[in-house]
Amino acid sequence: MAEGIRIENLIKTYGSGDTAVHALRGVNMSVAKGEVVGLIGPSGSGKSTLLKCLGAVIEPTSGRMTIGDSVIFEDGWRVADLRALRRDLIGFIFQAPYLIPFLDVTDNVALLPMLAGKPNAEARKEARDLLEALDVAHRAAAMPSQLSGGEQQRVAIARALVNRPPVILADEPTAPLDSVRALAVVDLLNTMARQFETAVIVVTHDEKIIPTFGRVYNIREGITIEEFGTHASTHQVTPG
Ligand SMILES: Nc1ncnc2c1ncn2[C@@H]1O[C@H](COP(=O)(O)OP(=O)(O)OP(=O)(O)O)[C@@H](O)[C@H]1O
Repeated sequence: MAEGIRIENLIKTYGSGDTAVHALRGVNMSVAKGEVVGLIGPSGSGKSTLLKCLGAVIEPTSGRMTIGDSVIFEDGWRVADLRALRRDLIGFIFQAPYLIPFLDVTDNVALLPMLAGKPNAEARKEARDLLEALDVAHRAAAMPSQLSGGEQQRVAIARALVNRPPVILADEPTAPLDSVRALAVVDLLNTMARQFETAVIVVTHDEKIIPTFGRVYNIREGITIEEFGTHASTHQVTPG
């Protein structure tokens, strides 16, 4: 499979001198287009820091990141407009759906392309097509407060996909959901990843879904260890 995102020797140090925190100490990771991988690790291991670097929310100290064939970071950002990078190349899914309460479901999904300058009718058509693909089109005219938790998360996934980003970062997307709904969200992420050739990284503590990943990156004290298959759910690494 073609490459979606690659991270090489990524380092992030907060502060400097005696008080420096070495949050990422040389992370290597690659996710193919159409692949969904898990990112797990104990509290304080560096998951959020890695996600923020990948999402161009904070600047890594050094290393290299590529999305497809484009180098986006190599010892400094290689793109001038980080807002456009986040808007066009990366979709975000969070633990809570964070839908806008005063917009209906269609407009929640259509908002991003509208803000990017797409004509409203076209953006709404794209939103409705995605809602269809995510099996929530029958709620297209509803307000977010009228949806179940699982439906809200589907709308949040539609919103993350609407600009067809090559990369999706999902931060604990199943935490508030029961087993059945959590597994349904992972199934959906897998289907969408394949359909739209998106590389998906799911940060999770959720034991219900960890065994479903073909590959997991386990981060320990700022270093990732790659694990495969069901191994991922049982493998124990002694903290260094
Ligand atoms: N802005 C910051 N300034 C200084 N140190 C930070 C900052 N943000 C995080 N850290 C430190 O970097 C290390 C990694 O933190 P990070 O938040 O990435 O871990 P995490 O794996 O996401 O943890 P959790 O699962 O508890 O959210 C920790 O030692 C943390 O205290």
